[in-house]
Amino acid sequence: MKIQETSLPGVLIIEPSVFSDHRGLFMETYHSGRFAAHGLDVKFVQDNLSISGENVLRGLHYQITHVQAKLVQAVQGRIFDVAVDVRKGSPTFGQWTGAVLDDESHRQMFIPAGFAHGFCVLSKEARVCYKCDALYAPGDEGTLLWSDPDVGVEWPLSDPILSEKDQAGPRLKDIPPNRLPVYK
Ligand SMILES: Cc1cn([C@H]2C[C@H](O)[C@@H](COP(=O)(O)OP(=O)(O)O[C@H]3O[C@H](C)C(=O)[C@H](O)[C@H]3O)O2)c(=O)[nH]c1=O
Repeated sequence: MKIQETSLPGVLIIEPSVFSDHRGLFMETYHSGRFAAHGLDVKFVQDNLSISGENVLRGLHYQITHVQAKLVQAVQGRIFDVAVDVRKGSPTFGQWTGAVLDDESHRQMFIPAGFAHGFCVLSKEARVCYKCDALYAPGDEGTLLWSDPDVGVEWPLSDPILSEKDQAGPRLKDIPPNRLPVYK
């Protein structure tokens, strides 16, 4: 397993060890000991599966108090995965980073707690599995407008398929401070 830092401190790209043979391949998608050896002392409590068609964009979402660190992987297809620092008081507040995750590189993105997360689908379909270190808290969700010009995410598409919630997401400057996670 190799770990690369990104332009946003805390957000990491993980290149897992992939063992291929004449049958196919095997990879550990998470190993607490290997993560801890790289300083990632995270224990996941929820696994999600998200299946979307081409040009779907889900995000940008976060939980306000029940903040979630995430480990994201495209187990089928190809996505552009994005993290935005929305932690009030963070020195990198409002900054973003993105990476292509797909079923050929098997790369993963680790997103620390308190970041907004979203992705858009670049293949016909994408099956995205991601682990969270805190449980879903329905009333605790926050949304950031995917196209917020102040954040300036360079999405590799222009007219995504969005949920109504995501179409109406607020710009970062319009989110009340009490609706943002706190930088610790
Ligand atoms: C997130 C979540 C949702 N749900 C239910 C709530 C809705 O009835 C339904 C769809 O939820 P939503 O439209 O919020 O799903 P996404 O737009 O994919 O949201 C996710 O998008 C970005 C990419 C994320 O990282 C978050 O995990 C999450 O916000 O699943 C649950 O039951 N448990 C959950 O953990």
